[in-house]
Amino acid sequence: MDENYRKARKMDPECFATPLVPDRTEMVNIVRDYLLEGEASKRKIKLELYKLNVYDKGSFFKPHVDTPRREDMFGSLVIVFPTSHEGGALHLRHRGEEWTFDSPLELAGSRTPSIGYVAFFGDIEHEVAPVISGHRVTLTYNLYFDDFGTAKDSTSEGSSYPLLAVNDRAFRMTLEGLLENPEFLADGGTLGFGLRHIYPVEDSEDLKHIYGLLKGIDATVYQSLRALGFEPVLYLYYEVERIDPEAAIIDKVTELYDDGQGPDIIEQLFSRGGLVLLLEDHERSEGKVKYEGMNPEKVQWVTPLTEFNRRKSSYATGEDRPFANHENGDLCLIARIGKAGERLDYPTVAQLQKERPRILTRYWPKDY
Ligand SMILES: O=C(O)CCC(=O)C(=O)O
Ligand SMILES: [Fe+2]
Repeated sequence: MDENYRKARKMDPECFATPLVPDRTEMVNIVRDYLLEGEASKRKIKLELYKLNVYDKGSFFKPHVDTPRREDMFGSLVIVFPTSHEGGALHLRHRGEEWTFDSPLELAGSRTPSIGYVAFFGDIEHEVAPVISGHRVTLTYNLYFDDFGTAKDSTSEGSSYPLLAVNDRAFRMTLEGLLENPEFLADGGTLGFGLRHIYPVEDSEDLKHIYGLLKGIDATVYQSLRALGFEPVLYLYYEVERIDPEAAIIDKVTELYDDGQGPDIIEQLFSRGGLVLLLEDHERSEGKVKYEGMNPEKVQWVTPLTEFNRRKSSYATGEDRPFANHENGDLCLIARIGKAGERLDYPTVAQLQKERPRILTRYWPKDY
């Protein structure tokens, strides 16, 4: 073994047995739901035990990416046993960003001995810092797609994760930190999150059934905002390109129609309870004035919109244009945040509905 690169003892899976089979625990679901998104998170995954590693004082593993063992291998899982040790933090790097997982530190607060686990994609560089004292014992697994059958949906069965995903805590702490910063959204504002997973938007007229189905990072964002006292709301986001792009959000599934003049999607969504959004372009153009009567809302996208949950709203385009057309609504999560110092003083959905302008005063683009 090249001790400049790696100094640790390792054992191949033929040489030992472990009662720990992550495939049979919630761990496999957590790994799938947090690491993968969209169609990929619906695929079944398989974990193949790769090695047992023992690091004693002075042992380390220099920065590297794991060699894919097969074409369908997409990442690795590392399980760290609760053997007492200092040092040996796992550093993960990607595109100039770094994450550190120091298992004994992370688990310092847990009363029962707990294992730490980290899953990452194949393109993540990682490194084990030298162990200072004690023994660091890990199992590594290769992550594969297993295309014989689709993944069992953990959340649809109503099971909650018995395992703590560190991401939850990390996300909540970051969010709390931001909200305490008076420069962050100083005057309050609206945060938007694109969803990373696929949900059955088609199944009902409103989106209420989806809250309980949120999984992985989507659930983390939703639960963290709720835990901090906010009222995150699911909406379908529609954007249409007219003279300028225009956008609106609505919290239910709705059909659209074309009156023969070209459908005014934004107007239709608004008249059904939707909210008009103020886009970047509007601030520069005259849109700001033109939207005034509609109380337009400006959304700051924290995570970009995704197209995983496109809801097609079809409409007939009239006799002269016999083809049915459609607009796409993309599912997203919206959270309204109060100004610095009064973060929890934000407009709720009930207040927004009450303050809705009674009359639609819109001059654009009709009178453009
Ligand atoms: O032991 C660890 O934490 C990581 C081991 C590793 O990176 C590997 O075996 O490729
Ligand atoms: Fe590795």
